[in-house]
Amino acid sequence: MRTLPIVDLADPAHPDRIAEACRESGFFYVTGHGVPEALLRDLDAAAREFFALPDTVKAEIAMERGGRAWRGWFPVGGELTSGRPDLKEGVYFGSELPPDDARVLAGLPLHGPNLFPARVPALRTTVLEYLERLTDVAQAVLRGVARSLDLPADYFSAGYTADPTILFRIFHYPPAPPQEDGWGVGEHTDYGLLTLLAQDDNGGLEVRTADGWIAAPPVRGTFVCNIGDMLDRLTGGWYRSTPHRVRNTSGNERLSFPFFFDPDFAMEVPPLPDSARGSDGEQRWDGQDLRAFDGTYGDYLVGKVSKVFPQLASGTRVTREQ
Ligand SMILES: O=C(O)CCC(=O)C(=O)O
Ligand SMILES: [Fe+2]
Repeated sequence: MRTLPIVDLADPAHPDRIAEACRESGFFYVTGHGVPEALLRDLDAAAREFFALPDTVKAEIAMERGGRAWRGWFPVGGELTSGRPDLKEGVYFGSELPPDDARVLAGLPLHGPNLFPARVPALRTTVLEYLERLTDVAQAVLRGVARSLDLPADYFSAGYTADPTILFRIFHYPPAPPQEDGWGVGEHTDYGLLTLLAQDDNGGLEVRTADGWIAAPPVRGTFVCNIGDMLDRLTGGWYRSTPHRVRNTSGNERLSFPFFFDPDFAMEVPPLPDSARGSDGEQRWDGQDLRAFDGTYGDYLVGKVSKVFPQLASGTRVTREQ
């Protein structure tokens, strides 16, 4: 396999295509999703305007100001993958919650109002609209995933993601000269159910398949969709959460927009019926047994995110906006 398959959500046979792709590499392109190109253009333009600001201005929405909600901007080198700083800066967003939401008042990690830059008002409007549109796409993909496992179409949307955990990030990979070991994002897998990635024209994403590393360049009108660890675990390794990494060798400023769609934060993630779990018992790439986990999805996610931002995890300060 040299290129990732394209799954068209408008094709009635798309659940079969999803099954093949999830068994093979856990990565595919999604088309037929209905998200207007103009929204992506506006989002890209607003993000470029933000990243072009001086660091001192971007720091007005620094992550430290969002406390354990883990929202806002981090500078180049501020995020770690497997303990190493990545060559990128970015902004973290999530479901927009009002400051008086019970979960925000309780200081629940990863919950809060987003931090939006006053200097780029278009970022707020485009991000909030994007979160809504991508939520619909993710639910549609999950309906396809459910059908691909011979489950009722709404199996995940009703039982796992009726109140989903949504994390959204915008990353800026500066045109750093290629250097040994200098990864934009080091090799990793994603944590949750699925990720939908928009990327600009520069490329740089690589996926580790059975045939070795392959490029996942941008394909116009599509998102890259990949399976996260939680869906790998739920299917007993039948559907794969596959390692991937990024290196920006384009010489340009690369932007990417990963949207992570996960189960309800408060939920103890229920197992899938045996019929939807593979029995081939293949060893996962990192040797971890994902089935061994118990607790809520939130416990699991906070455990993962706090490795990426150890500095925030060690602080117990919770900042609330009045
Ligand atoms: O920037 C990209 O293309 C991919 C980012 C990624 O893999 C992630 O954020 O998990
Ligand atoms: Fe990823």
